[in-house]
Amino acid sequence: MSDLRIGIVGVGAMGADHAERIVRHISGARLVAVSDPDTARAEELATRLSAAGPVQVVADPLALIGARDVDAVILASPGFAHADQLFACLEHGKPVLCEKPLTMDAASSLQVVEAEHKLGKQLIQVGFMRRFDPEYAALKELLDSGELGRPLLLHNVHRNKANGPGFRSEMIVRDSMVHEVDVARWLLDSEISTITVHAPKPTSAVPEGVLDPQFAVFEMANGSMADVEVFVNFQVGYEVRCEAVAERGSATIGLGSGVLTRAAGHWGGAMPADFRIRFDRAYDIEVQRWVEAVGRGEIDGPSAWDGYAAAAVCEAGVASLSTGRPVTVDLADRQAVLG
Ligand SMILES: NC(=O)C1=CN([C@@H]2O[C@H](COP(=O)(O)OP(=O)(O)OC[C@H]3O[C@@H](n4cnc5c(N)ncnc54)[C@H](O)[C@@H]3O)[C@@H](O)[C@H]2O)C=CC1
Ligand SMILES: O=C1[C@@H](O)[C@H](O)[C@@H](O)[C@H](O)[C@H]1O
Repeated sequence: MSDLRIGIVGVGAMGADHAERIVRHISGARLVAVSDPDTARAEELATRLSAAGPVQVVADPLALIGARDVDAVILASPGFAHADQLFACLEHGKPVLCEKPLTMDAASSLQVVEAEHKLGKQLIQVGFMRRFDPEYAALKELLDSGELGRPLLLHNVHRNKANGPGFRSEMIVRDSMVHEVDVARWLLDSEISTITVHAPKPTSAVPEGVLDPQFAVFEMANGSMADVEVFVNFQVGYEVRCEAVAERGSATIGLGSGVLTRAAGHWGGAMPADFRIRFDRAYDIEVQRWVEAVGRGEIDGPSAWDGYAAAAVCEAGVASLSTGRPVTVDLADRQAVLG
């Protein structure tokens, strides 16, 4: 079978990372085109990666999506650009791996779900890469095996070293906490019915008005619960942990099992600087499995519905952030939307 010809829209941090991944680690796929309003950035990347085969720079993202020699698309543009670009992928029948968030709000995410459903074919996979991380996947397998009994609680920690001053309080919910929203729905196998987002007195590392860290509680429709601390200016490094508590035991991932050193008066391991290091393997597995699924005319991971459900929870989370009170998630009836 011939290689899947991939075009990437948006080649900032994640888009460039995916481009390198396709060229260096993914089999059965070729990078053929990139598009970014920052054309110098796109040109530089295309030139750097063209040793493996020509990479075209297409100025207009919608032209890349419609191009006849692009079989499938990775959207790594900012979230605000996703809706229009997703509709273009659906219009051209192009399979798309869309970085999270699906779109910026629940209403437009639901429109995307409905438009895809009308086509009668799943073309959209959402980039919730933690589902592909070997540690998260092992935790999911353990919980699903029933060995620990029914899962009751999840405790999550999500810390970033630093984010720019423009990373506002609601972005902490929509861009960062959205990962735990997906993890909780996936591991606990239930929708989130209510979310409460609390914020302590913020760290002095953020500008006035930014609420960082945040602490959220999710009440799941099946009666289980999850909590998460999200702290995006932790200063120290990147740290993601998850502990599941079930009726007959608990299981924890994210403790960092790399090399432990003793040197210069310290004992311990290294902390990754960011998600590209911590979840490197997860992104590789995510993209490889997506490429293979596209070859079969399928998706193999979080769907447009998962992206929509996460957007609905985040919308309620942003509303809760201003009062610290629980907010019920306004989620469409899945059966009514998808039949
Ligand atoms: N799965 C994960 O762990 C992560 C996912 N992301 C997601 O990836 C996406 C991109 O984020 P980053 O790479 O961190 O951002 P970035 O700011 O580093 O890069 C975004 C790129 O998109 C370009 N761009 C701006 N408007 C555009 C448009 N209308 N069409 C096409 N390109 C456009 C910018 O010029 C820039 O090169 C976002 O959806 C973000 O939430 C980001 C970081 C980690
Ligand atoms: O998706 C991501 C970023 O957009 C977000 O800003 C970070 O907080 C997350 O850790 C990372 O995985």
